Amino acid sequence: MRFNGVKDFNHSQSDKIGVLITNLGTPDEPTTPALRRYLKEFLSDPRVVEVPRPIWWFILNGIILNIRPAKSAAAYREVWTDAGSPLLTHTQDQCAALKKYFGDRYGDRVQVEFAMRYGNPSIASVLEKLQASGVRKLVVLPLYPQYSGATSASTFDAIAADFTQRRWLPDLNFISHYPDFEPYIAALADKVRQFQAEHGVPDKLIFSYHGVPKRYLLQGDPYHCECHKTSRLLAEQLGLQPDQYLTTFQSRFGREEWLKPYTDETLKSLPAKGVKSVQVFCPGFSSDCLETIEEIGQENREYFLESGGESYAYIPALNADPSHIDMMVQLLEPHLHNWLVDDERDGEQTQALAKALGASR
Ligand SMILES: C=CC1=C(C)c2cc3[nH]c(cc4nc(cc5[nH]c(cc1n2)c(C)c5CCC(=O)O)C(CCC(=O)O)=C4C)c(C)c3C=C
Ligand SMILES: [Fe+2]
Ligand SMILES: [Fe+2]
Repeated sequence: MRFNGVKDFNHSQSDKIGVLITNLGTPDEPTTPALRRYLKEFLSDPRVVEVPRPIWWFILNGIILNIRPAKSAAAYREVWTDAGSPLLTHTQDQCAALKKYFGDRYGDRVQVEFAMRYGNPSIASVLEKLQASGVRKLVVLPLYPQYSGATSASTFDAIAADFTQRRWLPDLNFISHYPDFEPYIAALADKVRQFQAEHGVPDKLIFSYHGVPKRYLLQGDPYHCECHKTSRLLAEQLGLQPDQYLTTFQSRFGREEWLKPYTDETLKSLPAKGVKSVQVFCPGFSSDCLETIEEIGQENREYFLESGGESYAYIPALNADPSHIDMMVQLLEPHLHNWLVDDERDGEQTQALAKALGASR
């Protein structure tokens, strides 16, 4: 068979609507072999590393996959909990909360699942599960608020690649970004306010986003602008003056120039400029993960304090906070609403047709 179909398809099964949230993905366990597997899949994605394939193949397989997995596994062990990788457990919690909300409201007409772009559960396996449960209309929400080819488009690639193998495609809505969505900004602002109500206001608030190579910006990737847009709107909601906050970029990988200013260099330089207390918040990360807990929570704390800083705090991500779930619901529900209305109209038409046919017999 050339295309994958639905075996033993039940023709009287009612159509369902699928909600799929996705995130980057994480290794299965914090070990060197699991990291090698995960990094190989992740770093082989041409959306992530835009280097000519033959050159990159040698760098990746000859150098990176021999050195990085052990180092990364040690870092992951620092953040791993009894329940697993924080990125996975937060995403599971987000999915459970959305299942509860949509289940209470729409019953089994709406099926909610999560998938990971790299690692497990894979996008292909979850799309298979959704189709088998009768999903014919699908809304996908990658939990990357700011669009980048490296993340949002890469997620779309994985869905499209699966669809090239599939006989029966669903209607598809893909939410490619939401950097200025009002409920998102409001949820971020509430998180900062709540944190500061408990811990006080610092000299400087740092909004740190995952970086990408500067080359991607120069080639038209809107990520950099969208990060600045989120920061500006968040600062407005918080009533901050321009000198009270900074936007920086973290998690550099490789030797080329990435988006600047770099979070680590900024934190090292601030104490000499009289900034003795900072709070760091990462609006682009929907869930706490290695890059926030270890890199921002631990590594960058040391840089700041060793450089003469006195007080450093990391403000956690939105994770499965009710305000974050509510924000996702507000992003998703308009899509579902249109389809639910369509379904009802279809149902009424079918009933009317059946009635008319019955009357004419
Ligand atoms: C060229 C490399 C990378 C690009 C480009 C990149 C973009 C990018 N990544 C995220 C979100 C996350 N990245 C995470 C980990 C991570 N990122 C890279 C490299 C690039 N990311 C690596 C090699 C790793 C693995 C960790 C390591 O070995 O240091 C994570 C955390 C995953 C976890 O399991 O906790 C997230 C989240 C975004 C949003 C982004 C571009 C916009
Ligand atoms: Fe990354
Ligand atoms: Fe990192």
